[in-house]
Amino acid sequence: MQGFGGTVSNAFFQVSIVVKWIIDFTNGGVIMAASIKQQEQAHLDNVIGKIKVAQTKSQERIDQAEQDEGAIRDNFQNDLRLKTDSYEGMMETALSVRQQQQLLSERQNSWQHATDQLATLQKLEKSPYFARIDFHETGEPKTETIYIGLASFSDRPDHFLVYDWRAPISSIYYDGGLGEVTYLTPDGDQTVNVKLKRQFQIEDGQIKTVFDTDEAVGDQMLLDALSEQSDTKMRSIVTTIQKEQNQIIRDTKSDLLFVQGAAGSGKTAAVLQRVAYLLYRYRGRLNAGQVILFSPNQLFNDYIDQVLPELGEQNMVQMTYYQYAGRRLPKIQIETLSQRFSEDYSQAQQAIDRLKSSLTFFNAVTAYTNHLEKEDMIFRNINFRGKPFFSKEKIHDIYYSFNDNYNLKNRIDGTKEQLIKQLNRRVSSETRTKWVEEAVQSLSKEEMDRLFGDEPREFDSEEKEFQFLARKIVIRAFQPIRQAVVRNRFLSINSQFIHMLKAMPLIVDLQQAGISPADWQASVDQAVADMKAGTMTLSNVTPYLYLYDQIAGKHGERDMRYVFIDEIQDYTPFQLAFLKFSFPRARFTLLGDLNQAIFTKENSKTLLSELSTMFDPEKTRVVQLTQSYRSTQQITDFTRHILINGEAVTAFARNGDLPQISVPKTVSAAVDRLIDQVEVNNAAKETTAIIGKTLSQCRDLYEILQKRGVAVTLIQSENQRLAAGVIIVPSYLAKGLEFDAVVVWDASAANYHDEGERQLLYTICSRAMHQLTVIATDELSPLFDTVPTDEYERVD
Ligand SMILES: Nc1ncnc2c1ncn2[C@@H]1O[C@H](COP(=O)(O)OP(=O)(O)OP(=O)(O)O)[C@@H](O)[C@H]1O
Repeated sequence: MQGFGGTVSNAFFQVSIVVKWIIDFTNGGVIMAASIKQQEQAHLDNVIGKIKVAQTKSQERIDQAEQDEGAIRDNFQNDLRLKTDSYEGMMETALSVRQQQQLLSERQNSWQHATDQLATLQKLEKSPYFARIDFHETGEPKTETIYIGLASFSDRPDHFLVYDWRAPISSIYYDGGLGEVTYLTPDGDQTVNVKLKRQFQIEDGQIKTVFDTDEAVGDQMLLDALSEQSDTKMRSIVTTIQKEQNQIIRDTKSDLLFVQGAAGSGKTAAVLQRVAYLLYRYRGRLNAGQVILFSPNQLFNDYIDQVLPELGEQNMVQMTYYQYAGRRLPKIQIETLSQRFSEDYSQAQQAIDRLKSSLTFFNAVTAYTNHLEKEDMIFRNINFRGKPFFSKEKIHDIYYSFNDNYNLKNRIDGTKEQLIKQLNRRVSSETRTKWVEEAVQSLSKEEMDRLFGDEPREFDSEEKEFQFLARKIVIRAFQPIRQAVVRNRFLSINSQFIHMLKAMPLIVDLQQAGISPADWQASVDQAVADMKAGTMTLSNVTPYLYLYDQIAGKHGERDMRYVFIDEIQDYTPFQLAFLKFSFPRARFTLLGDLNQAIFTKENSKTLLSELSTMFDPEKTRVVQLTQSYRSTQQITDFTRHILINGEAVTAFARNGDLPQISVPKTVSAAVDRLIDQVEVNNAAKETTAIIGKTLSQCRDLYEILQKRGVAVTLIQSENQRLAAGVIIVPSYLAKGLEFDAVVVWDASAANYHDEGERQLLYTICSRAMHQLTVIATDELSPLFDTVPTDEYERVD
């Protein structure tokens, strides 16, 4: 900490001193500190001045492009004469249209470019940067100074006044303190000696605070960032990215990057910055449409959709797994999250569900599809005028007529080709049938005109004319057949799926999976009944899609380059294997907290080991985030004790009130307590989420509060928007979200008693940033017994 006196070794202590010196104008160190602030303000003013000049230039370019576009359009209208009487004339017209289009598209590109640039400059003008680094590169004569901000800004070629936070050099800001720091450049590792790290808080062009630090990102800055109130939208964390998060953001080597992080450890935040980083790093080669994020629910999508635009990037494709599967099965009603959550499965159903979720089952489906290369493929007739046109037997014969080495894709392609050929061959013979003859005879004039189209109507004989029209009619009538072939309508995916389920006892060891033949048979019968009713359970959906893709020869979306999956603990190994199959050329970033597995529960532990078998270990990287940034120390301590043998969680030193537990005797007393707490939170301007276990419990509470005149919004479905003010939300929709204050509603023994609900309770409580209140009636859930009594306050 040169220039600030002293060799105090504790980094946090040093930061505090520096902050104090800069702010405290009566202190002896003032003159230097204050002059630093003045110098920095002068530099800032200079940069902002240049940003304004650049803005004017961008605006001029925009105006120019708009003017040019107008002029091109005018010219085009005045000059264009359509010459269609000769071939040359037509060519000339086409060329001139094309030329104009090219000119227009050039202007549009230049307009777009200037508009994007202006938007960036407008952002930069208010707060051009947040950090300064002075460093010395070995072999270079001088120490260099760089400033880091949301985007790069240069006033002339290669003269950068601000470096983008994603530029290789910016990494040294996040990765280390003072002294030797190594960062990755496109040419390999580069080491520099960092002399100074200075952080700024700038608002509207004015430096509010400036402090030097010898840490990666000073605690003070982070503390300030974290003390802000929650919002219905997540914000970017570029100014305070932590070292471990930076590792995640900048990883470009791993095929599988697995991030295990405690609740609130910034997994989601880091991953959104990672998307922004990748879009910057691979600019021109990667676009936002080649990145997909699977998120836990639609509410969460809504919550995070501002982060990338704030960073000047477009949002990636965002979807829940449910939407992804549902989109492909529009005619089937898939079991919803809410249904799945409220379902109480029997032991036998649980065992079956477990098997269907496993990699073993994925491999079994693969084995079954391999078997289909030899036999057992089920086909449907393609009918025409009520009779089989291509019978299923015929299709079967074609399908199995190919060489042994044909795989399913070759077979289906070959079969389609053959069927289309045969269809074409049948046109002539069909023209001689009675229905065609009748159809030709009963053609109206308009219909005939339509059939002739632009073609000449001179025929040598009536017979020829008849032939012509008959062919046209037959081709038109065969169109649905052609479509049925192209669209694989001759496959019978439903029957095939049931056939597969029936065949499973021959492929997997049911006994080992703890499933009796009778229970398995019952589950197959249920699947048949569901299908007849047009519904499907979540556990059947993915095997169904995988089977379909295999037999239809689909091998996934090859264009997708990066797949992000948040809340990975709620996915089954089967689903993950399917996603890997569906995005064969993508790199995967998986984020999860094995402590928060609320759907898959105990399965989550095996998830990691199953995952490791799916990816090359050489290209797999596991990063652990243990520090929780969301909650105060008190809340983090409380929540982590709900877990038994939970993954490591450490609190970030930020103080707040102890969580409160209230256990009134009656429901009405509990409601009184709830209303009191909501009023306290409202008065403190803290947004409150009341989290109930199930939707129906939330509905009941909502009605009670309505009657009592309390203003609340009930979030019932994932398609709703998060509202400001007090909300009531069922637990499974609160995933991934955070609120200033959380009230856990009805945490009584009657409601939460099963060991399997521990993770759910942890997830609910860990949504709180500053205030946590637990309300139960009659008797508190025994799941809180593991929390030491000095970590909460009893308010009865
Ligand atoms: N480096 C950071 N600087 C500032 N804020 C941060 C940082 N890292 C995380 N946060 C904040 O901490 C909170 C929790 O982060 P986030 O939601 O990403 O955690 P998570 O690991 O996805 O949590 P969960 O698994 O519980 O959903 C957010 O408000 C986020 O902005």
